[in-house]
Amino acid sequence: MAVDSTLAEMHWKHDLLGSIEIGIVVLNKNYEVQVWNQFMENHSNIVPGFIKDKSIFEFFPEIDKNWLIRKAEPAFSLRCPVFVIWEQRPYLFKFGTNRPITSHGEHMYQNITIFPLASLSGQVEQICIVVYDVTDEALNRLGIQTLNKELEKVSRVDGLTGLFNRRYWEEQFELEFKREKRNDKPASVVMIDIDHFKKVNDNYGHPAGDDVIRALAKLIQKASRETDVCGRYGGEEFAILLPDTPVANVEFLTERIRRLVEKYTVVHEEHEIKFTISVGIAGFEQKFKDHVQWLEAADQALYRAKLSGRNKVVVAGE
Ligand SMILES: Nc1nc2c(ncn2[C@@H]2O[C@H](COP(=O)(O)OP(=O)(O)OP(=O)(O)O)[C@@H](O)[C@H]2O)c(=O)[nH]1
Repeated sequence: MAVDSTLAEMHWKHDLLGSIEIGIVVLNKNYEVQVWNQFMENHSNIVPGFIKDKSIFEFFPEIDKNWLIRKAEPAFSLRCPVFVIWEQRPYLFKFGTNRPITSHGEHMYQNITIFPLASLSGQVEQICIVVYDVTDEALNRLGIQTLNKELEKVSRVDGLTGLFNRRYWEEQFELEFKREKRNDKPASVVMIDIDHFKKVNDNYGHPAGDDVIRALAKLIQKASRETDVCGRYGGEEFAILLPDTPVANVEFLTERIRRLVEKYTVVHEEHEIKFTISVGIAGFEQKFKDHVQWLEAADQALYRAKLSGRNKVVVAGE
C-alpha cells in the first residue's frame, strides 16, 4: 500500500513537471543535471536520460560558467533564491522561438530563478533553476523602445536632408550659448543660404530644387566635424554651430564649402544644375544678451554677403 501511494505520488509529480510551461532543472554542486523536465526537453531536444548526471556546461556552451557559478553561490551558501531578469541577461539557455523574426533576434527571452533545495539536514546540495519564457513581454518592450527611439529621431531630424530640423538645432544653439556665457571659449555660428534659389525652382521645378537642397546638405555635413551641429534652418537656409572653434577657422572651412559648391553640379533628369551659396559667420561675444542676438549677427553678415554680390563668405563685424 505504501509502495503504491509513493508510486502514485511520483507519477503525478512527473506529470506535473511535464505539463507546466516553465523549465525546471535541478543541478548538484558539480552543476550536473539531476532533473530535466519536459519543457527543457522540448526546447533543447535533449532527453532527460541523456543529460542526467552530465555537466550542464557540456551541453550549453552559451552559458557563461563563471557567471552562473557566481550567481548560484548565494543559493548554495546563504540558502536564498536568486533572480535574473531578461533585461540583465536575455537568456540562460539559447532556445529558439516560434515568434515572428524581429530585429531583436529569434531566441527565447528568459527570466531565471535559482532556488536552493535543502535536504532534511538543512544542507543545500542541489539547486533548482526555473526558466520562464518571457519572449512576448520582452519583444513588446523592445518594440516600444525601438519605436520611441525612432520617434525621438524623427522629431529632431529634417526629412529632406537628414540634418537637424530648426527646432532641435535652435535648442542646441541656445544651450551652447548658455555654456559660452559661462565658459567664454571661442565658438562660432554660420548661416548659409543658396543664391537665387527661386530661379532653380522656376527653371527646373520643385523636385530639382529639392535635389539641390539635399546636395548642399551633404556637402555641409561632409565638411563638418562630428561635434559641429548642422541644421536646416529654413527652406534653402542652413545653420551650423561650431563649438570650440574661432571665427578664423570657420572662415577657412566655409570658404572651402563655398568653393566646393561652386564647382559642384547637381544632375536632375537631363539637367545639370549649378548653384552658389552666401555665408554669414558670427563668433560668440560676451556682449550678446541671448542666443537670438548671436544668430542675428550671423544673419546680418549673410545679408551683407548677398548685398555685396552673393557667392561670398562674410564675417560679422568685419
Ligand atoms: N524646392 C524647394 N524649394 C524651397 C523649399 N523651401 C523653400 N523653397 C523655395 O526657396 C525659394 C527662396 O527664395 P527667396 O527667399 O526669394 O531667395 P532666393 O531666390 O534664394 O534669392 P537670394 O536668397 O536673395 O539669393 C522660394 O522660391 C521657396 O519656394 C524646399 O523645401 N524645396
